[in-house]
Amino acid sequence: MSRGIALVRRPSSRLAEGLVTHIERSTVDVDLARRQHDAYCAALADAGWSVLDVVPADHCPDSVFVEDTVVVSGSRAILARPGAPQRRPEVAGTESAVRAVGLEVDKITSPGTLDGGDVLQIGDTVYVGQGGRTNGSAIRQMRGLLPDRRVVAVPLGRVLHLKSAVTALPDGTVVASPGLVDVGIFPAVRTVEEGAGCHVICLGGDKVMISAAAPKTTSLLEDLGFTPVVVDVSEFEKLEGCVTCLSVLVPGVTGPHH
Ligand SMILES: NC(=O)NCCC[C@H](N)C(=O)O
Repeated sequence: MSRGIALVRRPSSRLAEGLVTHIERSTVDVDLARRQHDAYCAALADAGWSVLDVVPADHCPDSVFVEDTVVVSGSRAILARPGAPQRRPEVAGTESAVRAVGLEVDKITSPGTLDGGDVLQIGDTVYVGQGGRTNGSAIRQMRGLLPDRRVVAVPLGRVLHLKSAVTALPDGTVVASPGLVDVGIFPAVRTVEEGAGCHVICLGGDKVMISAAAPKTTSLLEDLGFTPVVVDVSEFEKLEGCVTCLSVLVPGVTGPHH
């Protein structure tokens, strides 16, 4: 029985031209990135997710970071309006995919800008990072689109997205990098030292996906009684990506498969 659909998008051949903001650019091995992406998709499938490809956008170097193009909440898909104008063409392909799986579609509109990487959902609270990519207008629009949820804005420090600095574990606590965001906003914080240690995906049950670049946090997860699913995403981390940005999970929905 599938847990639901995991939307993914194959890396562009132009991946190495992807945006970098808070880190230095380094050489990206696109072939290795493709192999890492295949292994990432296999890990999602092994955890019970039906992996569905969003139509590739080879002309968009950052299109593999599909999380930024949409926010899924229940049966709703809120299409993003990426803060980086050069990423806006990525959204059309995601719109086709979320319509194909039967979600109701809404859109963030100008002057609002929002990247999905800035949206962390924990229970009935939606935390939205406000910073380089997401602005107050989009946060206001999110409140209007999700009237039954508590939408909490989180001003960001020198970090690309909210979920570059904090993500949630299955027990509702968060793993967070204290220097990058005001962790006091979150109710139950576990601070971690490793940069990649604050990016996790709850895959269902006690399975938690984490980067191979966070071995200390991986053993912390084991101590907390979770089952780490470790993936190497080094080539994506070179472009300020992380495990969360390479997929969008749509729980409870079945549809065309990988
Ligand atoms: N949700 C995410 O963490 N997205 C990573 C986006 C990285 C991409 N190079 C960008 O700067 O937009």
